[in-house]
Amino acid sequence: VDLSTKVAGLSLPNLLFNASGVCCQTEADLKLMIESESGSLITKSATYEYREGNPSPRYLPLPSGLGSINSMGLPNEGYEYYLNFAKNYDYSSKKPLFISLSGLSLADNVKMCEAFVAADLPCVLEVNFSCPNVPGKPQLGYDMEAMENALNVLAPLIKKPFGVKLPPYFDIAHFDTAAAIFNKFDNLVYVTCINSVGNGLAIDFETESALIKPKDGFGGLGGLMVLNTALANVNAFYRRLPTKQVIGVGGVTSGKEVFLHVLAGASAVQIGTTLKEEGPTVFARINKELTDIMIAKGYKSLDEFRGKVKTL
Ligand SMILES: O=C(O)c1[nH]c(=O)[nH]c(=O)c1I
Repeated sequence: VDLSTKVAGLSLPNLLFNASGVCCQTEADLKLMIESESGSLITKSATYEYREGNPSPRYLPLPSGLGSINSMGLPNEGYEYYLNFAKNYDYSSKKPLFISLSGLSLADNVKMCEAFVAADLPCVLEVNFSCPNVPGKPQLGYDMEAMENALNVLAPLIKKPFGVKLPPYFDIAHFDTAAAIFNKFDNLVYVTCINSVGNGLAIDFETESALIKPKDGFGGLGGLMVLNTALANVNAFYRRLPTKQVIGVGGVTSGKEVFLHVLAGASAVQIGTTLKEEGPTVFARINKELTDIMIAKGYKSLDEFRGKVKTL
């Protein structure tokens, strides 16, 4: 069976890659991604300057085994590190490169985009509208007017095809409003749904304490528990953005959830919590599981069932 796919005009040998933030902050992390069986890789969201991020413990798998909580606080090497990585990347390799940018201000996003546009590299830019864990900074993804204003500035500046990373939405009116904004920008060619479900709280029963240190224990939720919210966001935007693509992320622990993401409309699928817990061998495992599922169901390619979720 054929697991290959195309996103933003680039060919991926298979549809799986890392969720931004996991296994992608340093060159050592990114090398592991390059050597893995992933079909692509995306860098940790970059800010203009280097950031240490929030105090630890700031990421933990949940005792329930159903997911994870994180309040990393945008730790990253600073955008020039990732620009340099992108300049040295081997674009003749099978794996396309995605670059995530998450400026602390529109001005910072403009400066970072200008630098990448000037470098004129084959990598695809993804603007993260949904970084949830920088204290005092409301995430853009929930401010529709600010999101449109940012796109009015960034889309013309980037010129080439680019994507945005979105928080989960939970109200049909928000899907409608957000999609209407995205449909105004032709070179916004994909959306990545979902970022973590913001500001959950994990409390330890024995110690009666929050699990993570930052923000009184409040942090973004990931893993199996967010699967159904992720599938809804993938399908909501798949239905509302007919000329664009959706990258699905959220709740992938096996080939089964990847299959569901593609049924919901995903062109590619990212793995976060399960990659963090299992390591990059997860891509070989899940590619095999998806292959077995497609054989069992009689599908030869992803196109045969992408977006074909039935309704009753
Ligand atoms: O806290 C983080 O660094 C972080 N954590 C997330 O769960 N999503 C994000 O987009 C980011 I920028």
